Amino acid sequence: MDAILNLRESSARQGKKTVTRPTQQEAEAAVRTLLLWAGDNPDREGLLETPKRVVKSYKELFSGYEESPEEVLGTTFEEVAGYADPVLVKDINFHSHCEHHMLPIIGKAHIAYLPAGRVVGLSKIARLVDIFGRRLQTQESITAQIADAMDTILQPRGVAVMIEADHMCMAMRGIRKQGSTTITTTFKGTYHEDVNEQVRFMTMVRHG
Ligand SMILES: Nc1nc2c(ncn2[C@@H]2O[C@H](COP(=O)(O)OP(=O)(O)OP(=O)(O)O)[C@@H](O)[C@H]2O)c(=O)[nH]1
Ligand SMILES: [Zn+2]
Repeated sequence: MDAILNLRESSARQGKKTVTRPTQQEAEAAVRTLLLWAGDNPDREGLLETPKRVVKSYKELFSGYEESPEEVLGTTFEEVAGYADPVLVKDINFHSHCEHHMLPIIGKAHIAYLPAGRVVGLSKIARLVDIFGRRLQTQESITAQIADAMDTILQPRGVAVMIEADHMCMAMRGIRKQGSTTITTTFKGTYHEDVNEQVRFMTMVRHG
């Protein structure tokens, strides 16, 4: 139960329940200010509709604040054949934005769990990645949030999450290093306790 509360609190901290949204007009005015800050003229023809487009695209890019992991993972079904080995969904492509620079994080998630009687629809695991991806994130927090949600809501015997991602804030600006990849992992339950399960997870991720 504590874990469920923590999950809700972390959603609230991410702005889900606590922030007051500006009006669309105010958001568009903020984009206009950034266009001026970039050194361009927001009144030239090509930029006239840009504030409106940016605000609309933010609705989509950050739609994860409106969505609930509990709802997505809420529907499970009984595994009648008694399958209790790992279920791994790998190479789930996702986009997110770093909370430091609001620049894209582009990567892949690999998510495994050890069912305890009930299984979840595979697409729901990919949907979970998008819910957390469509928020402002660090790679560490998106990894931990996916693992916490799987663990708390599904209550499996174990969960393993690996994320491999490129950070545009490191490629396009600042240190300007293209091609570096960051890898993060979180293990829960049996995966946390048993190194052999971690090795099996890594082997399945790398070699199918
Ligand atoms: N740990 C972690 N760091 C991240 C992530 N995304 C971006 N960062 C880092 O966040 C740090 C922010 O550092 P600051 O010194 O506050 O900001 P900055 O001056 O823009 O830093 P530089 O990127 O080094 O120019 C940078 O080192 C980024 O590389 C992430 O997902 N996880
Ligand atoms: Zn960044």
